[in-house]
Amino acid sequence: MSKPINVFSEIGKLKTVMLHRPGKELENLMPDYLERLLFDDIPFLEQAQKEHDNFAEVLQKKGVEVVYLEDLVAESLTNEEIRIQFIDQYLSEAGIGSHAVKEKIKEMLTAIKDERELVDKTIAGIQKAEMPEYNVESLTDMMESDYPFIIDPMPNLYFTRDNFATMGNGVSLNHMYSVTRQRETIYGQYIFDYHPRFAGKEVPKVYDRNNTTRIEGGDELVLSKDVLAVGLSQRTEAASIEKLAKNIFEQELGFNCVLAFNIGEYRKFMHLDTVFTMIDYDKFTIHPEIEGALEVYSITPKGNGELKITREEDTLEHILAKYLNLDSVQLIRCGDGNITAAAREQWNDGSNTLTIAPGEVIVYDRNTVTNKALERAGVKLNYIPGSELVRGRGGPRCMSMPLYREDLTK
Ligand SMILES: NC(=O)NCCC[C@H](N)C(=O)O
Repeated sequence: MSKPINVFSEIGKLKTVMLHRPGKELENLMPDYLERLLFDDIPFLEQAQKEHDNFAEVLQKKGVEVVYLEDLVAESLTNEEIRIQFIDQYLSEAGIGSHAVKEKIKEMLTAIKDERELVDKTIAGIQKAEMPEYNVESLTDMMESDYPFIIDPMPNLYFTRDNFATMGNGVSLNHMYSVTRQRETIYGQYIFDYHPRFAGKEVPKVYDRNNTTRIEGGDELVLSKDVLAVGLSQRTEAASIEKLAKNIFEQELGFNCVLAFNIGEYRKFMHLDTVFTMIDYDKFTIHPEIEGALEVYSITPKGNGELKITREEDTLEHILAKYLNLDSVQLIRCGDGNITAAAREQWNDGSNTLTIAPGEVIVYDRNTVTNKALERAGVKLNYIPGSELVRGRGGPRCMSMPLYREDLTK
C-alpha cells in the first residue's frame, strides 16, 4: 500500500475501514437535548456496543482490516506538544464561556496521561457534576445555568462516514452543518496531520474544515474512478460542491465529473447515502420518495479553472448509465414498491448499504422488505442487527469510512 488512501469506487473490495465503537458519549444523551445533538432516541449503550462489535466482526471475517478512529487519534498524539495543542484546540471549540472553568478542565484533561483515555474523554463530554471546585469570580461563572454539561458529548461520532470523506488518494475534511458535529472534524485533522500512517504521505486535501460552507461525507459518493456524486441536501450546500469540484479538478485526483444530486432539505433523508447507495457496477439502492423529484447537475472542468454546470434532463437510470459507460443500470427500490414499507425502512436505513465487494453488501436485518428485493436482484447480503445503533439514524454505510478499496478491474 504505497498511498495510505485509495478509494476509486463505492464497490471495490474493501481492504481497510475506519469505525468508531460507540462509548460513554451515548450515556450523555438526555431527552431535553436530543434534537440539538441530532438524535431521535437514547440507545442502550451495552447493546449498541454488542451490535457494533458484531458489525466489526462481519467486516473482519470478510478480510477487511478494521481500524478505530479513537485509536488513530490517540496514536496521532505522538509527543507532549501535539497533546497540549490537541487539548487547547478541543477546548477552544468546546463552547466554554468561563475562563476559570476552561483552565480547570484543561488541568483535568492534561492530567490524563493515557492518550486513548484522553481521546475517549473528549468524545464523552464533561458533565457539570464532574467539575472540580474552583473560585467563582466572574459574572459568567455566577450566571450558572441549568444546562448539565460543561462540554457536550459527541454521540454522532460512530457515523464515521460524515466528518471526513475519502476520495481517490485524497480526503475531504468537512465543514459540518451543526455545531455538535463540527467538533468531530478535529479528530480527522489530527489523524491526517500527525498519524504515522498518513503524516508526510501523499494525502491531498480537497476540502478543509475551516471553510465556511457545509458539506458532509454521507453526501460524498465515489461512483467510479472518473465520477463523484455529491448530495445537495440538508447537510451539503451548492457552494461547497463547487469548491470541492474545483479542488478535485485542480489537484488532478483523477475524477473528471461531479454529479450533484439535489435531494432537498429534509431531516429524514439528511444525506444522499440515506436514499441512494451503489452496490454493484450497475446496481443501486434508491428511496422512491426522492426519485421523481430528483434533479441532477453535472459539473465538469472548463479548462480555465472554471466549472461547466449542466442540468441533466433524463431519468436517473439513463444519467447513471451515461456517466458510468454502461448500457443500463438497475435501481432497487427501498420498500420494494410499497410506500409504507419504503418510508419505514428508509427511516431505519434500508437504503444505506455498505458495499464490501461488487454485488456484496452489509445491511441491517430489520429492513426485511428491502432486503428481499436486494436478494431477488442477486445481491449478496450480510445481515447485522442494529436496533440500538439505528436510533442515531444511520446504517452500515454511515457507520464506516473506507480508507482503502481495491481498484476495479473492469
Ligand atoms: N451518512 C449518514 O447518513 N450518517 C448518519 C448521521 C446521523 C446523525 N445523527 C446526524 O444527524 O448527523
